[in-house]
Amino acid sequence: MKAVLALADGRIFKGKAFGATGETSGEVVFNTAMSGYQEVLTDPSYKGQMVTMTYTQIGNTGINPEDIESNQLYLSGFIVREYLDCYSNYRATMSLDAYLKENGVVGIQGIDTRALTRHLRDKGAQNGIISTIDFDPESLVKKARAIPSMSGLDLATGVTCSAPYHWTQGLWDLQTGYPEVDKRDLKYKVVAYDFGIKLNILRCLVSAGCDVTVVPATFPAESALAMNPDGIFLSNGPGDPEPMKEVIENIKKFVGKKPIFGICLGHQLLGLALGGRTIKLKFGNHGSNLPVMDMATRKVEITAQNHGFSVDILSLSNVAGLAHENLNDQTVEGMAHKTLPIFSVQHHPEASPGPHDSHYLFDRFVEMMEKHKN
Ligand SMILES: NC(=O)CC[C@H](N)C(=O)O
Repeated sequence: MKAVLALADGRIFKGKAFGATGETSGEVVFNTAMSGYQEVLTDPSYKGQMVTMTYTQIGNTGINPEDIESNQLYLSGFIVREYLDCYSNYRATMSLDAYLKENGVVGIQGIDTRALTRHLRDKGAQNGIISTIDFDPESLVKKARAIPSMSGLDLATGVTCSAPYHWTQGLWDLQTGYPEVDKRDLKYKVVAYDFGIKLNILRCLVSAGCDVTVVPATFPAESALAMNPDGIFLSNGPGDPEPMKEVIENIKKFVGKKPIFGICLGHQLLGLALGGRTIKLKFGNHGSNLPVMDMATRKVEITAQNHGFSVDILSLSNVAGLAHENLNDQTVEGMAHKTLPIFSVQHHPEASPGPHDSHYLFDRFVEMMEKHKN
C-alpha cells in the first residue's frame, strides 16, 4: 500500500505503508541509534513526534515483551528506509509491523531517510504528516502547516501517572531478567517525579540502592517533603518545559531542602526553577552515539540522547555551572549547582537504548544523598 510523508516546508517523500494505516502528524525528528527501536517506540518523550531512524534496516530483531520503556507507544509516526518483516532474535515474540498495527501507529518505509535527515539537519526539525489515504501534496502540506508547533506545548502533564506508586524492579540481567530487589538493599528514599518517566531510569535508581516512590507531575512538594525523602528525582518527558509553570514552582520548593537529580526534561525544568531559561534547538539530539565530556573528570562518555530543547547555561551563571558538554554541538549536557547538592544531565544515563558509560551518575546521586542524609 502507498504512503506519503509531507513536511510543512513542502518537501514530499513517497513510500510504502507499514504498521497501522490512516493519517498521522507530528514534529519530524531523526534518531541515529543503530539498534533499540523498541525502546525508542515506547519512550514517552517522543509524544507528539514522528521519528525517522537513520539506520537503514529496521525490524530485524522483532519485538519482545521485555525491552519496553513504558506500557504504551507514544510517538505518532515511524519512518524507516527498509522494513524487515523476517525477524530473528531468541526473545522476539512478534514482528515490528504487527506491533505498530496492534498499537495504532502509522509507519512509512522505502523512503530516502538519508535525504530526509539531511533536510531536517539543514532546515531544522519541523512538522509533517504521513498519510495512506490522501496523496495530494497540496492538501497534505496544508494539513502539516496547521499542526501546532512543539514550542509552547506542555505534553508532560498529559503522560504522567495518575497516582503515586512504589517501584522495586532492578536492571535486566541475562540470568535473572528483571530482578525484584530486596527492600533491605534499598537505603535511600527517593521521590521520583514522573513527567513521562522511562522505566530504565527507575531500574537504575533501584539497582543503585534507592527506595523509589513515583509521583505524578503535579504532586505537591509539601506532600513529597512530608515523606522525608533523601532525594528528589526529576524525570524525562515530552514537550516544551517552559509552559509547565505549576511544576516549575513546585520544584523551587525542594531547592536548598533536598539533594536533586534531573534527567532531560527534568534537567530543563530544574534550570527554569533555578531562574534560568531554555531554548529550542534547530534539530536537537536523538540517538545513542553522542559524545559528551564530564567537565570535572575530562572523561568522554558516549551517551543516549533525545531532546529538542536545551538549557541556556549563561542564564544561570550565578547559580549553576556547566558540568557536562556535548562534544558534537557544544550544547549544555549537564549542570551542577554552585553551592547546593543539585545536578542534572540533558542526556540519558539509563541508556535504553544505548551504551552504559553514564550509569555512574546514579551512583553520584546516591553519594550525594549519603553525604546529606539527615
Ligand atoms: N527526553 C526528554 O526528556 C526530552 C525533553 C524535552 N521534551 C525535549 O525535547 O528537549
